[in-house]
Amino acid sequence: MLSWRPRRGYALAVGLMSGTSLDGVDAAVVRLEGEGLDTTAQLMHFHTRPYEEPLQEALRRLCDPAQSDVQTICGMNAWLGERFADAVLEAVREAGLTMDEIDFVSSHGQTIWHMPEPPAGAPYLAPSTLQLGDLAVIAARTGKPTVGDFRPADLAVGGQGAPLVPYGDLVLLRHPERGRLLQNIGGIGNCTVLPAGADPDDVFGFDTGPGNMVIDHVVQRLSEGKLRFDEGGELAARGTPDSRLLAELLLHPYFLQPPPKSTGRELFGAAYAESLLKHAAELGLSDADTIATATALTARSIADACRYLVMPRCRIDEIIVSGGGAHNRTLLRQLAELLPELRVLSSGEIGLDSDAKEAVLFALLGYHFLLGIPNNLPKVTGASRPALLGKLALP
Ligand SMILES: Nc1ncnc2c1ncn2[C@@H]1O[C@H](COP(=O)(O)OP(=O)(O)OP(=O)(O)O)[C@@H](O)[C@H]1O
Ligand SMILES: CC(=O)N[C@H]1[C@@H]2OC[C@@H](O2)[C@@H](O)[C@@H]1O[C@H](C)C(=O)O
Repeated sequence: MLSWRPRRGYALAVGLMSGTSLDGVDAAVVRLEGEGLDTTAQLMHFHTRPYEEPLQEALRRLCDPAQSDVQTICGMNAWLGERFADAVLEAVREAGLTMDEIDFVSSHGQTIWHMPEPPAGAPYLAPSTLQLGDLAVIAARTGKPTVGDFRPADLAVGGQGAPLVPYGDLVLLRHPERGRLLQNIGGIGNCTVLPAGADPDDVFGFDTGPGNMVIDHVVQRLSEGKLRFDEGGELAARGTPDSRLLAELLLHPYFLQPPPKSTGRELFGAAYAESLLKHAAELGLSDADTIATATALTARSIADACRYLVMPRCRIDEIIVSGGGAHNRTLLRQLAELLPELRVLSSGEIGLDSDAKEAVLFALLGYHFLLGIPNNLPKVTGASRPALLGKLALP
């Protein structure tokens, strides 16, 4: 249907990522060139626009069915579009470019609900997912074609609608000789498995469970709102994970469920973190031990997924960490201890900045959408066929 081609042989795009940790919107100015598996993406500038605390709180309420309402969902959808457009304009200015030089914007949107499997027996519900940040608003404010809303097309052909990043990982980060496990640790943890010399049929991936979501909640509650997260993992480093609580937390059925699978705040949000806090209090754990246990939960769930769901299927030589969790030194130390046979690297060490990675990959998803190249991986999401993920708004 679309006959778009980059006007100069390459395209300049702004990729936007606003993830499940609800900490802000990331904007990557990216130069894209080539097609299919030969596409290259070069990061030119990375900009983060943090969400202020009242906005974070409003978004947390929006993600909670007990506190959310349709008026707020409707209004915030357009309002977030304005905020995302501001992030685009700021990123392009900081990059020393003008908007005339930019070809398109590609936005993930703010997930407020993700329901690949609606509750059994509930009437009128279909597999679905909802990302806010109106594409028409972004297109109008930036004056650029704007691609987004990637997930529904995968759900519509029977997929989970997540994770989508493995597609970009395959294009940009496959290695001819080394088996790679790419582990993003954002609000949720998600992994991509790239066997050595991977082609699309070999790649798989899934959400491993909580990334920083539970740690953040525990830190915020124990600090009575003074801290947003455990900077560098320093608080966790002062404590010792409690093996009884950890064993109990790991009983959650999600962890050993076979892929394809995806999750979010619906399973590992406030209710889950509050039950962790309650059990920690019953066991008389110190704040430091409680935070160390929440951190160990993320490390163990990632390491167990690697050992029991990935390694039996594929040789892995290195694990490459990205997302905000890559800054948590305690988490990385625990992970390295749990997987001593693997090299643990950060995404930056293989050439794609850890913090910018997802925004770059969403620019790539938008680029392939515009080129008409199916940009889902059925083996990852469980979709019945390749599909063209994305919707387009024109200015
Ligand atoms: N310096 C740091 N030390 C420790 N943790 C950090 C640091 N910086 C960021 N983080 C953690 O990373 C989180 C943000 O990660 P990121 O931006 O990758 O998530 P996201 O993109 O919103 O989530 P997702 O990828 O699940 O959609 C913060 O909430 C915090 O917990
Ligand atoms: C529905 C949704 O927004 N899912 C996110 C979330 O954050 C991490 C993990 O859960 C992953 O499934 C996904 O994001 C990344 C970008 C993805 O689709 O690959």
